[in-house]
Amino acid sequence: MERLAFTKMQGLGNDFVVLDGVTRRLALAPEQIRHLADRRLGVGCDQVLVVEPATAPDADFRYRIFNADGGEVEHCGNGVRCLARFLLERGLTERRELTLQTGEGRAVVRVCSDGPVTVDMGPPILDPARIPFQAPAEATSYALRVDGTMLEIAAVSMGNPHAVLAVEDVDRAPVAQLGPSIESHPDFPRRVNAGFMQVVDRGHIRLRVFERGVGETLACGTGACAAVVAGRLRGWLDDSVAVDLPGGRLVIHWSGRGEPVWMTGPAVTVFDGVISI
Ligand SMILES: N[C@H](CCC[C@H](N)C(=O)O)C(=O)O
Repeated sequence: MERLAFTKMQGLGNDFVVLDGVTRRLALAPEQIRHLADRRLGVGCDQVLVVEPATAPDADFRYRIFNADGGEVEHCGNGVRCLARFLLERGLTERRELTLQTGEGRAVVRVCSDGPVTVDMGPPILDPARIPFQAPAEATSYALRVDGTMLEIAAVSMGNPHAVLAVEDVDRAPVAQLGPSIESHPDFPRRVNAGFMQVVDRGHIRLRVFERGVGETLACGTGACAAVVAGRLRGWLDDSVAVDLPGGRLVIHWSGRGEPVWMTGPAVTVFDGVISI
């Protein structure tokens, strides 16, 4: 057993155990990630985030994301905001604007002095082969058979895969019933996050997300980006959209194909701790 220092953080209730892999290299096994994420036996979180020295010349730091099920994934929007604040508060940087490298992607994060954090999340990926999603060609919506029912979804990657379903009322959306079946649908070979989006007007949506590897969370940053991209491509939304999730509001801006998606929202440090693992 070793003693591991961590910081508990959250972005609109999407919560994280954040680890400093810069001062000392960390190599955690999936069962150790699951233990950290366990809300009774460990610390409890939706994702474990590890920040490390960058390996790419254009990045300041690299970060790795692990879902509560122990699986490593490509991106985390709420998490990248929390990481930028973590780096500043731990004295690992003095810069308020940072380029964070994640998988193949980059996020440029700006920590505002009065609280909110803005992120250039990069452009969405719409090519099915890169999402990845099994479809003959790119489209603004796809028919997907789930539990014997044909659903109309959008498929968008922000580095991580998202299926977005439009619903009349998110409060009555079948998140628990359909979320697991969409998450593990065979047409998404790496599984998928399932977003349930209610369009309120052209500048406002409500959203719930059944996250890959976690289940329903209070907020999903990449899910909010993917939902706005999906809605804008369908002609339902303008460039700037307020996204109300169960945990609170994100503001997303996307001016169209090839352009980056911008996300603004909070990042909160809850407590520091040490756990034997
Ligand atoms: N569950 C996601 C990772 C975390 C995304 C979410 N917490 C966010 O804020 O973007 C996935 O498997 O792709």
